[in-house]
Amino acid sequence: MKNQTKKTVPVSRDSNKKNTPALQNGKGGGFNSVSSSVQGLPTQNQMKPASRSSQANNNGNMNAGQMMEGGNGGISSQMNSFYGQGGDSNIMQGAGGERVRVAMRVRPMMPHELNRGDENIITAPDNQHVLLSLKSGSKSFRFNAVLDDKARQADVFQQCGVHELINSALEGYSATIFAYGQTGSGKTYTMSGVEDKLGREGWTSDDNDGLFPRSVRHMWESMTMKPEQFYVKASFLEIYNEQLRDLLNPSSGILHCRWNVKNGFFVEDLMVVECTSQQDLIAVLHEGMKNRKSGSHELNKDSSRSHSILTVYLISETVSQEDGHIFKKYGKISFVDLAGSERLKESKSQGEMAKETGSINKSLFTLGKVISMLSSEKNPNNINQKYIPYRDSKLTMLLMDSLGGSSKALMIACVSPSHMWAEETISTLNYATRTMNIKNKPIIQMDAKEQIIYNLKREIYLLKLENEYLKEQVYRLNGGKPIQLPTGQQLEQQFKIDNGDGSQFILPPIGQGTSAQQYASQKQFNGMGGAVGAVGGMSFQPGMQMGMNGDAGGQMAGFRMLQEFEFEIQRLREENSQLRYQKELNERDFEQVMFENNTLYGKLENLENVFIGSAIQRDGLQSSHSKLSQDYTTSTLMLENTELKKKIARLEEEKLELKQTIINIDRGGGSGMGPATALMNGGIADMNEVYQLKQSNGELQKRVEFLQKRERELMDSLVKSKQRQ
Ligand SMILES: Nc1ncnc2c1ncn2[C@@H]1O[C@H](COP(=O)(O)OP(=O)(O)OP(=O)(O)O)[C@@H](O)[C@H]1O
Repeated sequence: MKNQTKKTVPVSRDSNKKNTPALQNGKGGGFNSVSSSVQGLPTQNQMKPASRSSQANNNGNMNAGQMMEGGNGGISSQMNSFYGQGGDSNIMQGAGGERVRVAMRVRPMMPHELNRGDENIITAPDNQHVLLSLKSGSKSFRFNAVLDDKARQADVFQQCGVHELINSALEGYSATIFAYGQTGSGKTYTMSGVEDKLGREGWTSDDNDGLFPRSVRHMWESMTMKPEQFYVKASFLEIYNEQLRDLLNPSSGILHCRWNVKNGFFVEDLMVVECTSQQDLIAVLHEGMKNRKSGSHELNKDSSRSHSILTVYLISETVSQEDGHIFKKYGKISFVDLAGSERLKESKSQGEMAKETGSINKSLFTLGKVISMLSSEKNPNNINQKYIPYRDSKLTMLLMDSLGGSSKALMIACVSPSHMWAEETISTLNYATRTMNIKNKPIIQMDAKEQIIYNLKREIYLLKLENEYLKEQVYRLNGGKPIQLPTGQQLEQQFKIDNGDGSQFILPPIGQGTSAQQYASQKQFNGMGGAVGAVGGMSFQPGMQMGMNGDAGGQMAGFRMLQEFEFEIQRLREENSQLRYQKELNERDFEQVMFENNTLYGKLENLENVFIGSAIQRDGLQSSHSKLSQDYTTSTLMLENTELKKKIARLEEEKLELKQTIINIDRGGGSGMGPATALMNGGIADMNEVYQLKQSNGELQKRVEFLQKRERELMDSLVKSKQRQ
């Protein structure tokens, strides 16, 4: 296994049929008699990495007329119909979308909880309601399914409708099941089974089997009843400390999350193995579980320290009776076991484990943000108007399709019944309640070409939202002034796009607007003449015109439409990256001036303390970074900065005058007289005062020197950080 070359992921849409053994109509050993392949990974000829898909040979069944209409409508008109009714591609859409289903499961009290005398605070009056008895009163929640502490694994499979999701995946839909909940609440038990038995020698199937083994069994049984030919593949990854690792090939190190038109977000170089029997899939589960990061802390001795995603790809082929044409569908089902969110104090995690907890909580926090934005009441249609921060964590990037995307989804919220975890339980149930508001638009993944169109449109849509959001941010940070993006050679270099033919396209600043047409003309696009556009790792090549059934005009139009999409995505990407850059610059300017002002305030305080005897009032201005106000812009800070500098200059002058006076006094007032004479002559009446002034002047001098040194250091570090950029 480890020696295999790993090349592919996501699974090849255009699966290499010749190399892929067809499913043996359910043969391959009984599920209960686990073969030797379950103890270790299957042998090489049982599991091979899928081959990289070939995009050039797609012959689709897309309707040329529909495509032409879409193309004529221009990008924005296509955008409008994207989430509305009557989309312009022939991707099959569920009418009006489908909500994410949410089930809640309460695990039984654990022996240590019973020994401690914990109270059970959860009751389930029926199979859709749950009641929490809290100190503050009782609280009721409603979900699609509620499973109390007596529910068996088989009940969970049945009542959560997992078999329906599998049937959908077999029909070509994508489906995701994810378990959410605090540490030790039963997520791994629900998804896979007893954690400390998984991945161990001598594992046997029993009543403790979680959703995955049960799903495999159902999947296999269903496939044997269907007329289609199925190809089954699987991958298993974990997100540990925000890094992606291949659980089937751990030696591959850290993997990267990429986006392309064909697959949306995917994990590059993840191993996808072919599975020709139920045992192969079970072996995938065990091998992955063996390699998964786990740790022991006070709340769970076998705590999963990472988020894991086990995906089964179900590729079906039907041969047309009429013309022998092969229709393919690309269903898949993912089983996501999220890491638990524990309180550091309670779990007594330390060192490396505390760091893990930090990143577990961070990605769950982003997941929470995504869920709450998608489910917000102000946004009843969920994803039509908002920028959703999917890109803020690997987890949300990979779950993008399941939350507000084209996948069917089921969340299982796991909770402990103990009163000790009341706070966590409420938080989990609130999370779950919000998730129920999320609507997806499940689609059957029929053909790579349709998927490409869908992905292109969705990416354009999401980039536009991000673009608006970033513009708003830059505008705010810029004190409401028009956005001026950075210019200059360095930036120009940064925003040059390689046309792939030796020439380069330079993106003009925002506002001057680069239309796809402009881009195309700069790019000197030659129609069918071998032009290759590259976006997100995908190439559009002459052999790949979008299902235009050999009609040259139609092919050209389809090709141009894809080019338009591609240009628009490229343009938005570049514009967003400029905006992100500008946002960072503004934020840094802001911080720098704020820092300088704080230093100046310190200086001023010292000077005024010496001369006036009390520190200055800051006229209500903010004094620390932590108090940054939303409308406190760089320009107001600059003004403040100038004022401060003036004040300091004035005080420095006074300080010099004073110094001169003291020198004069020392020299006898410049009249040749000694200090005593000068005093006697009424220059300064009190020797003590002179002494004190001299002393404070010395201190002042030291402070100013110190501040000047700090300023120099600051300048140096700023110069260095600018050079590093
Ligand atoms: N419904 C249940 N019936 C019996 N035992 C259960 C049940 N749910 C959980 N357990 C047991 O409780 C313990 C913790 O469960 P599990 O490891 O699944 O929690 P988890 O939510 O995955 O935790 P973490 O996030 O820390 O990995 C395990 O010993 C598991 O076998």
